[in-house]
Amino acid sequence: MNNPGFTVPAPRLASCTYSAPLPGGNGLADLLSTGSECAWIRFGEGMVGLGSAARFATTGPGRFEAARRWWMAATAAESGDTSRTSVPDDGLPRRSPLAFAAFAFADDSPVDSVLVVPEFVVGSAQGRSWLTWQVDLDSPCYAEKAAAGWRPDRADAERRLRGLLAETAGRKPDPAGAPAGTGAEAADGLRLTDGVLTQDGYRAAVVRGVREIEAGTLTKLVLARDAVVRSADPVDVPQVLRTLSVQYRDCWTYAVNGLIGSTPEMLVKVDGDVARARVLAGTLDRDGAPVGTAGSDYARQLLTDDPKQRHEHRLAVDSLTERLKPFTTSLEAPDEPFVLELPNVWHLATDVTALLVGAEGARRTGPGALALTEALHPTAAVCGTPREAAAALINRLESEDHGLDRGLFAGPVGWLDGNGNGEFGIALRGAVVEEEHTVRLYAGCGIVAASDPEAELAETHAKMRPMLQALGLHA
Ligand SMILES: C=C(O[C@H]1C=CC=C(C(=O)O)[C@@H]1O)C(=O)O
Repeated sequence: MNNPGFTVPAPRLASCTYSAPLPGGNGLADLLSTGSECAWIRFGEGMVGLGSAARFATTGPGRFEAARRWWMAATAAESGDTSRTSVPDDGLPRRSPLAFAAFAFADDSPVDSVLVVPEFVVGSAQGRSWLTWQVDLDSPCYAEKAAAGWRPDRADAERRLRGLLAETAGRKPDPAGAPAGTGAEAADGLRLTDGVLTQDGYRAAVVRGVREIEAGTLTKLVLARDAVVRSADPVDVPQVLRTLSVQYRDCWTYAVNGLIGSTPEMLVKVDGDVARARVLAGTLDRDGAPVGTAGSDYARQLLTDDPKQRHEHRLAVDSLTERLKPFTTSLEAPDEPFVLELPNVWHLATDVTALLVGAEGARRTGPGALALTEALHPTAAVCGTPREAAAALINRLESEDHGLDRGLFAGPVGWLDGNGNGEFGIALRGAVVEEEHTVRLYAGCGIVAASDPEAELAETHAKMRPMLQALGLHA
């Protein structure tokens, strides 16, 4: 769907936010019940979106701009109406209205990039929790009332939430029919196969990538492959997300429109006048590695002290900082990366912090989260250096040779509010729920001149492990 001028009019969003305990009294991840929810969870905090108030889909090179324009139009009513208490005044984060979003990796992908505006956003941060109710004032349910001056309020929100929770409780998958998620029985009903870019195809693509690098066409290239899990029972998406959010607490567990996963990499987070990123590149499998201090020494030796890994990492950091810099008044990126320890792998990591131009005062005049996301995507952590040559070679080696379209994999995924704040991770360590019984996983690796095809293939296995294990496979 191409939607540059959005022929369907944008909604007229209005919202109300209030402090409230999490419905059900448990953690955020326990709100995931039907698999159609949106989620963004880290260290048990974040947001879950329930129901749908509005949705925008688009494709093509103008997808970020089209989404930005739609979002500005959708939130204009709310931002123009400052008299109401739509923005909470009791110290809660200013996050309404709010949309979850996922963007395709490639400009020419036929897969829809989407903004999803949930009807309810349940949020939790720093020990506090809140609820936001979002409605389209022009929708048939509310148009007449809205014309007479009605706006969403807490009493109506609570009534509507009770109704929505009762509806979704009726649609919850039958726990007796759902895969257990662990143990041999669970694995019995699951089958893992190569995707369209097979493991042999991946080795061959890496060989060709290295050849191009040696010929001097480019310095770094990220090549990905896919794999498919088919399950006898419907895939229990909420259970997969709950498992990921518990096991990969330091990662951002995401769910938007069937794209699910837990990414360790933050493309950009905008909070007021501060932008932050976590750049990763350089990976070491923890499977079979020594534990404890011996493991840290091993990671230091094979990551921090390895010129191949450092080179790969430096290119990724530079690709982000060079593009972020024009939007900032100051930018800090340490010269020395740190080792990020995840349950499946170690990564070389660099945290970047920057002060944004034009963000002072009540309303932002500089770039918001979506504009920065467009400027930064794709970094060399998922594309390569130089960016254009790498994108062209990815297209040749993955798409033309094997028919692999990355779709939403390695694209930006996260959320944005009506004030230009937001968080966009890179959709890694994830999968797309293609239908009830089928999930397609993706993983890629940075290829440089010193890359070995067998080692890169093994690295894709390590990167798929979190999702495979969350699905109940012994990986
Ligand atoms: C492309 C992926 O990882 C990127 C992020 C961290 C480390 C990477 C690496 O060491 O190759 C990749 O650049 C993936 O997980 O599919």
